[in-house]
Amino acid sequence: MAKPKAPTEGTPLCNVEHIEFESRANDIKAGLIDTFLNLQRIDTNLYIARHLLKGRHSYNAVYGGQVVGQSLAAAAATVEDCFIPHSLHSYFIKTGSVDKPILYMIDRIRDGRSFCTRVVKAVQDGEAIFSCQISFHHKEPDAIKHSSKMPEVTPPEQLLPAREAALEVLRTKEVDEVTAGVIQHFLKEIPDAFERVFDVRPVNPAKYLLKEDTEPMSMIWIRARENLGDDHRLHQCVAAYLTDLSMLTTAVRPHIRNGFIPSMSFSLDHCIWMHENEFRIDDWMLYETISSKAGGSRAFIEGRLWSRDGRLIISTAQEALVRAPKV
Ligand SMILES: CCCCCCCCCCCCCCCC(=O)SCCNC(=O)CCNC(=O)[C@H](O)C(C)(C)COP(=O)(O)OP(=O)(O)OC[C@H]1O[C@@H](n2cnc3c(N)ncnc32)[C@H](O)[C@@H]1OP(=O)(O)O
Repeated sequence: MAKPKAPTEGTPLCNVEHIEFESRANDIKAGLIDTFLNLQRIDTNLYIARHLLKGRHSYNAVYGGQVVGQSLAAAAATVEDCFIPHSLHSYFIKTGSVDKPILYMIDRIRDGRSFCTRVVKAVQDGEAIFSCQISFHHKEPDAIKHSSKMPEVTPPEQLLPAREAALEVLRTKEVDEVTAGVIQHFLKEIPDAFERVFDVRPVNPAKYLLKEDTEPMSMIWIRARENLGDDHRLHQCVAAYLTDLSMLTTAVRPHIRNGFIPSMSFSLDHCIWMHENEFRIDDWMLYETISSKAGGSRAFIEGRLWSRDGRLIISTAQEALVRAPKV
């Protein structure tokens, strides 16, 4: 594993200079390094992040995956290089604002010989917005070994980026009014910065874009648009960041087709198991998500992130809050 870069030493706390991936503008790799690896060290076990990406264009709420990725980066900065992250369990406690920096407070719960455990609390205005426990493992040889098989799907080169696929559906296919309205709303909601940095290609655009009746499941190819270099930590943080992307929508999408518009929807908790640590998020990865249960205003979603060469890299699980308008 590449040696972690030392976090930069203190600059003023309250000066939010950069929003979204605008730091070192137009340089995707530098923007992602600033977002995830260049957290500023304020004190021992205390880091601050200023690069905050909106989840949805019309809200100032911080995207959940960003807090997950930055917590991972902050925790990783407190363990020896030989320890690699293997699991993360988290709760989204309060909506974060993109207009303020986030403080990451690390509790070094235990340093074992094989495993290290960290608790991370993310704070804005003195209040916890997110809390997680992350475990790191010293690499060990295989004892038992098996793996599920990656689904056989259309390769990304034969698919359109999500926005183009959506415009194509709107332009050339027969789309009912509700579906067209939802697609247009969705297109407006994707933050510009996100599209500059990542290429997302739905495997089945007609289902992804609600054109066809659909199960609560989704498959997207995804990658960073530029070479991100060889520091595995950056690839891990960016992958963790992306795992929150399509879980909530996987659960909600089939119901939207039937006329349901949520009045409130948020990720509530998020779990990641990183089975392998050597992969590239600037090469295509397949993110497969499925929701096996929804009820009581909560939906449960599981995900699998595959490398292009068919390795199961990450498994995820999440509960999301999905509320209907009050009557
Ligand atoms: C085509 C191309 C594709 C390409 C593709 C690109 C995708 C481009 C990125 C997308 C990305 C998306 C995916 C983001 C997914 C996350 O990122 S979500 C963000 C992370 N999660 C969060 O921030 C959640 C944080 N947690 C919380 O905010 C709190 O824990 C909770 C969940 C609100 C619960 O707190 P609580 O204090 O118990 O709150 P509660 O009493 O339930 O009331 C909260 C409010 O709900 C209101 N409420 C209650 N019932 C209802 C109801 N039925 N309806 C409405 N409001 C209600 C209450 O009145 C109350 O309002 P206020 O009084 O505060 O004004």
